[in-house]
Amino acid sequence: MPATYLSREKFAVTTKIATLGPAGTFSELAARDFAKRYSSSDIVFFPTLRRTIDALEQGADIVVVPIENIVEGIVSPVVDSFVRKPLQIIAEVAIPVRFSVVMNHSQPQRLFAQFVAQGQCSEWLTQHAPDIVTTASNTEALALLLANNEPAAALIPEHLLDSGNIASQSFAKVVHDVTDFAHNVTRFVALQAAQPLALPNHASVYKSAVVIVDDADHPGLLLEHLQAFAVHQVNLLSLVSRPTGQKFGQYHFFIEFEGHLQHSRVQAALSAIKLRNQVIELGSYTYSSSSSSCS
Ligand SMILES: O=C(O)C(=O)C[C@]1(C(=O)O)C=C[C@@H](O)C=C1
Repeated sequence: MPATYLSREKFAVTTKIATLGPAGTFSELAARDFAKRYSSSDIVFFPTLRRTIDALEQGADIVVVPIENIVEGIVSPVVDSFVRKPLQIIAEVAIPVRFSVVMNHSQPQRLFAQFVAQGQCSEWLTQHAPDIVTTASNTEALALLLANNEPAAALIPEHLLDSGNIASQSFAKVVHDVTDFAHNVTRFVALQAAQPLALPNHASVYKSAVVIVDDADHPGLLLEHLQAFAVHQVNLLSLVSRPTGQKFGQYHFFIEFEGHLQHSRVQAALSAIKLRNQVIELGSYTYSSSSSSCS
């Protein structure tokens, strides 16, 4: 009997990528950038960061979420999820972030703005904004304005106006580029459910991330852990403390550093830390120092 060959398409697996919506968010830009790695991918939108991350338990293969803004710092719902559930960071991408304000009336009574975006446009908002209504995403801010009959405004991604997605002339007034800093940029990570780590490729430069869990508080805890990285020549890239929510004075430490979790120097540093506290290993992924800044 002659062999039958199935067409390539039959084997094409579609990667389901979840991100913060509705469509048009900076998260969507990051997800599209990440999707280029796959021959076939679907982007699905979720209304909040927490529900986006929970999508990994509802059929999503990967989620793409913001982790740090260059001005506002860490995006806490994302970092806190690393303690809540077993996750693995597999990639990061930095996206330039610029905002405009659109109004349906020259004297708006309220302005819709996403919670992280507010801090990135604080100068303009302090001087000009009426009452601020906080939204879960930037495109939700626009959707609320479009559905509103009263005089209102929304802080929205500049690229929505640039791309012709919505016409500037459909608004009574547009104030372009209200971002505090010209070099504003947000770092996004791609996450999957935790699984065994791929071996490092010797030609690549890696960074890794861990959370040190505050499960055995003692004098000198942070000093000892920092010393372990120093002694084993592991270069730290960021360190953020997040409250455990149990009592004042208890913090988990989210730490990023250069190197792969399989590198011997990294393993030696983490072994020393694990003698005292639990360490959640979040993964190792390729990195170029330029990807962390807006060059
Ligand atoms: O609402 C969006 O457009 C998002 O993608 C979310 C988000 C964030 O939460 O950090 C992403 C980039 C900017 O820093 C502002 C908002």
